[in-house]
Amino acid sequence: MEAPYSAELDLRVTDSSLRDGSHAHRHQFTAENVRSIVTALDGAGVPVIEVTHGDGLGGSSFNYGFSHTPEQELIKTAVEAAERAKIAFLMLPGLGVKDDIRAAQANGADICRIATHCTEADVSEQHFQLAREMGLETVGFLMMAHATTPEKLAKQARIMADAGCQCVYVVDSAGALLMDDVTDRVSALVAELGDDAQVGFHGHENLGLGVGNSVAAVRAGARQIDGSTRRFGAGAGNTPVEAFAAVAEKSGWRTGIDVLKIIDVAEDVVRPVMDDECLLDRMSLLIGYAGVYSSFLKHADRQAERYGVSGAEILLEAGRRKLVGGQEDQLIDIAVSLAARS
Ligand SMILES: C[C@H](O)CC(=O)C(=O)O
Ligand SMILES: [Mn+2]
Repeated sequence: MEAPYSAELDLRVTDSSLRDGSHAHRHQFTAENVRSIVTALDGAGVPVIEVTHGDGLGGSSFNYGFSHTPEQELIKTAVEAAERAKIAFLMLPGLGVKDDIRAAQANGADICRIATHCTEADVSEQHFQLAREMGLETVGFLMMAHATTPEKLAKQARIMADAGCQCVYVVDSAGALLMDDVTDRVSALVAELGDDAQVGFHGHENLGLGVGNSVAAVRAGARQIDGSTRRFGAGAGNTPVEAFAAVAEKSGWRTGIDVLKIIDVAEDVVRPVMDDECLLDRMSLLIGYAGVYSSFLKHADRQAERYGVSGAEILLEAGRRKLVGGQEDQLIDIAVSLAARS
């Protein structure tokens, strides 16, 4: 498949600070936050910037947390602020609906990213078809990729590609994959998809492997890599764009990102917007260790406080129950059970 971006780049990096970082910011991004971060990332040469509620279009809800500013307004602001970068949005079928995709395109977004659990790719088919008909570039997210085998993941990627997805991502939502696990999964997708679609990788830092895993993904054939500047994402955050850009440059891979500029953007523009650093502390590490969805971190913190129980115990039990995105309410159930036992 022809690269959907300039042939001068070896890799295309998407910055997810304004989408995955939404989880860490309790979905409270303002238009001003978006304007300042997009302007800075764009100026540093980041080619794609993702902007949406942390759980995608339609994510603003009681279950996931309400947005400060409607996501379509944030997308519009991002499009106005970007001179060169493309603006991407995320949607999870069921949370977002087709009209949300139409609205995002009307607001100027170019790239439609559709996410499903790693075994549920078939729910994305109609959305990929629509997005392609509308002339949007398409990306597919197979979330919680540690929870299935490379072979099964590749079959799910095939479903997305056949529906019109131009790049299928191995999404390490829990930050639970080790480097060989990434190599195996990316290689399986590359072998399955051939020239039909590219392969991407989205990492989280919960085991401290975001950059290493992204390097493993590139070596295995991934051509699109996600990160978040200053790791601004769920759990311990995402692969830091500034570190990955530096490693890519030293490896001779052209990303189009100016390393010195993005290092300044991380410190001077993104950090001031963050509530706190995204830390590899006890809770985040347990997320990676137990294989829990990274965005459960803030929900688990909240229920631990509300019911006076251990957040670490909530996460460990969430891992035992193999909870998936959308089951945030189960964290309340776990907290209630822990409280009853104490
Ligand atoms: C909706 C999720 O937050 C998508 C994501 O970034 C992940 O699974 O990781
Ligand atoms: Mn993520």
